[in-house]
Amino acid sequence: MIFLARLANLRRSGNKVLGAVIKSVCAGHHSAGARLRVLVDMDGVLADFEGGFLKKFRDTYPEDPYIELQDRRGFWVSTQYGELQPDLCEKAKSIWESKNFFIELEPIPGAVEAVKEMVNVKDTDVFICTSPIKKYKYCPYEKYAWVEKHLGKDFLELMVLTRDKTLVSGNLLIDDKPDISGVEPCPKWEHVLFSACHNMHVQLRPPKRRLHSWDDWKPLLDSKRQ
Ligand SMILES: O=c1ccn([C@@H]2O[C@H](COP(=O)(O)O)[C@@H](O)[C@H]2O)c(=O)[nH]1
Ligand SMILES: [Mg+2]
Repeated sequence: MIFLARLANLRRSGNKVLGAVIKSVCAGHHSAGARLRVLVDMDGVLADFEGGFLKKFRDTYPEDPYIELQDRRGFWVSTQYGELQPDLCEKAKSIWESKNFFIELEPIPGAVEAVKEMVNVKDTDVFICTSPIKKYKYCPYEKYAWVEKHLGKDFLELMVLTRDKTLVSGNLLIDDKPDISGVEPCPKWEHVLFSACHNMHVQLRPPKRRLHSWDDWKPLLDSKRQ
């Protein structure tokens, strides 16, 4: 334990090489024969946050400049919009803080089919692990409503809403955010980066890997069982 705590301190200190080694030591190893627990992110993985945002931004602020999806860089939409023009940071936030933003997001291609199939895979437990925004008037309710609408009532049982995913234990976390951090320095899961417009240009340091699309989820789970 002391060893792990020291490693965590080194990681926090920002040593990149050591950080990569520590991540690989920590990454959710899975013992053969045990159940596999898969945590699936929502925005950018199940629900098309970026596409939904761009459409509503353009409809709401037709006179303002915007960023094409192929030009998106960085996880934070509000940051890139703020760099484009200072007032656009708050305008961007106003979009996902509005009623019906989350419920009206389209599913990412293949996501609904994949997750519906994944829950029936032998020895596999699936949870939907998603971070709500702090302006909570609509977002948490609509995330539940989205899951019920697209996946069905039974999936409500599988929802985990948290702003700190390091606290959730699992073997795999499929998530489009390149850097996931929180109070737990050594999360149980291996984070597999789900490809999205904003992270296409992010170079991953081995052994970190990507899930390019929902077409490839079965080999990913198989690789984790071996
Ligand atoms: O610029 C942005 C972009 C997204 N968000 C919010 O962050 C979370 C992301 O949740 P994940 O579970 O990591 O997918 C989501 O609630 C977005 O609305 C943001 O605050 N600012
Ligand atoms: Mg996400």
